[in-house]
Amino acid sequence: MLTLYGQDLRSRLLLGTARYPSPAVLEDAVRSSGTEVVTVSLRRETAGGRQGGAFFELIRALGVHVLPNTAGCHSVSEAVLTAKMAREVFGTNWLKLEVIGHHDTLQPDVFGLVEAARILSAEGFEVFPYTTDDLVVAERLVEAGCKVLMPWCAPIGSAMGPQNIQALRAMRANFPDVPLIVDAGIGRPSHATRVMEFGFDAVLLNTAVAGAAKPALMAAAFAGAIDAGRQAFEAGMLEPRDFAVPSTPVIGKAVFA
Ligand SMILES: CC(=O)[C@@H](O)[C@H](O)COP(=O)(O)O
Repeated sequence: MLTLYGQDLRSRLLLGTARYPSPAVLEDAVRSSGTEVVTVSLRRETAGGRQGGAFFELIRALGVHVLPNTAGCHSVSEAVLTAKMAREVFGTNWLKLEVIGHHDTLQPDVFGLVEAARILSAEGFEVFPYTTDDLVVAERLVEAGCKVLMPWCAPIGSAMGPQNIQALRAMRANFPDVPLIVDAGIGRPSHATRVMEFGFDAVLLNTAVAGAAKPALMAAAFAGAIDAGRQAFEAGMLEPRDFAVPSTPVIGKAVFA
């Protein structure tokens, strides 16, 4: 069971709602993913070009938790204002906080992120910060009030998969009690399995499902991959060895040559 800000969840997949070809495709993907949390941008163009009321009605009708996000915000003031609007619209204190710092890579502005996280946490928001894999920034975010961390594994929408395994492992080791969700850059189910295998608590993804030829099928594939990675982590995996270990015992062998 995954617990985020006191909310118990069975699914460890959080799904984005942008870039789907139509609202119907989005709905199918959400249902087949088994997700219990979808993230929604107030600013980004939404499925099939539907914006505002109609789109938000569709999201509410899905019956899942809504995690509003500040995608597209490039400053602290813009992110804080968008967060407050999101709370009005969705009636939740949850917030996926994005403060974008770099136009090409969409890398977070970690300085603005920490500042915005501090302001919003003090105002009662439960902040899910989209951050890098930097340990010091992560520490500052926790000090600012964040009880969940969401490091990228590659740039948003790149589908490159984990680029710095050691940094992600270091985050897990340094924050054993903070739920860690990989957010952004996952391209394939195997990428999701990999990060789950080394102990991440969940994965948030959008582009890999929304951009697939069959989004609902891909959503189901990701759900299975995330479960497999989690089960493997809980089962306790062998460390790779650079020598052979016979799987058949030699005791009882007739001839020892
Ligand atoms: C919807 C959303 O929040 C995404 O921008 C998120 O960061 C996931 O990134 P990918 O689209 O790379 O999965």
